[in-house]
Amino acid sequence: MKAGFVNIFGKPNAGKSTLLNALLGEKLAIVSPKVQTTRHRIKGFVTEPGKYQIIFSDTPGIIEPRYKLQEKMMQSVKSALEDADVALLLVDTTEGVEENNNLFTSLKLKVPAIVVLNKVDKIGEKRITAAENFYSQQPYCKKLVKISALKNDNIQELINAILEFLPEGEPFYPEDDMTDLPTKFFVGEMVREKIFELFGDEIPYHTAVMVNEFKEKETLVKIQADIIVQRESQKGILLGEGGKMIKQIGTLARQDIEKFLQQKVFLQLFVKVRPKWRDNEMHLKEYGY
Ligand SMILES: Nc1nc2c(ncn2[C@@H]2O[C@H](COP(=O)(O)OP(=O)(O)OP(=O)(O)O)[C@@H](O)[C@H]2O)c(=O)[nH]1
Repeated sequence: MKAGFVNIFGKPNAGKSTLLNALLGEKLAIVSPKVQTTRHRIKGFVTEPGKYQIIFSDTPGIIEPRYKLQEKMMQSVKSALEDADVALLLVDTTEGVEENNNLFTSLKLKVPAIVVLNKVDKIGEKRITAAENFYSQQPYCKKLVKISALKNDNIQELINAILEFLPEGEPFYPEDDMTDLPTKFFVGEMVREKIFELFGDEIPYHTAVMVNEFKEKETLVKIQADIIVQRESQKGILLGEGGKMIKQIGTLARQDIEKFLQQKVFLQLFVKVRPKWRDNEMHLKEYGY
């Protein structure tokens, strides 16, 4: 039996969340075409009873710490570096190699790294081969795998490659578990995902979602969540004319949550203004960052 920890690194938009979803076969990490959607480390387990348990962590995109929230993200990137058996260095292969190479080199990895060329469905064989030749020559690259996280291509090959580096050991988590995060967390993320989908660039970055109530009743699950914004004007935008927008967020999020929980859901959303929550340590803690 093999068991161990694998962390997924990559620039924002490299496809970390998509890969995690492909590995787990379920919608655990939220996926959005906008950058920096992943704020938390999401752990997902892939278990083959009697053979292996791989514990994957998604890390926030690697970015400059421009304000406290981003600083926290970089801290979690670094702490993730230190506690894994294997690192996956995820590459958006449609991009040039230089920036990724600088980034991967600067990580000064002590754990073995597998370079994962992602999005190979988007480019031709020539460019894939060029990237392959380049990365496989780098000192941090112990192995290279080409995948399409979106199309689920070569995911088993990636798991096999990971197993080459994974230590022998007993499972850390029960074999049926898929994640160590509470259901409440995913519910909050699904609401946040809808805000990403419905609004332009500005609003989502000023938003946090806090699930206050999660009650399983006989016929349905009752959920109450607050959407936290920084300014009254943002509240106005989220509510929309006559509450039109918040209603839409609620409807779309509820549909996803019902699919996820396989149960009927009553979802109640409130928008609350908390000035400067992003820079305020106490609030960051309160909201789980
Ligand atoms: N064509 C193609 N698109 C992909 C692939 N993997 C991810 N994408 C797309 O790339 C975008 C970013 O994917 P995410 O999984 O959200 O990226 P991420 O690295 O988690 O991003 P952050 O959360 O911002 O760090 C999404 O629009 C995905 O659909 C792939 O293999 N092929």
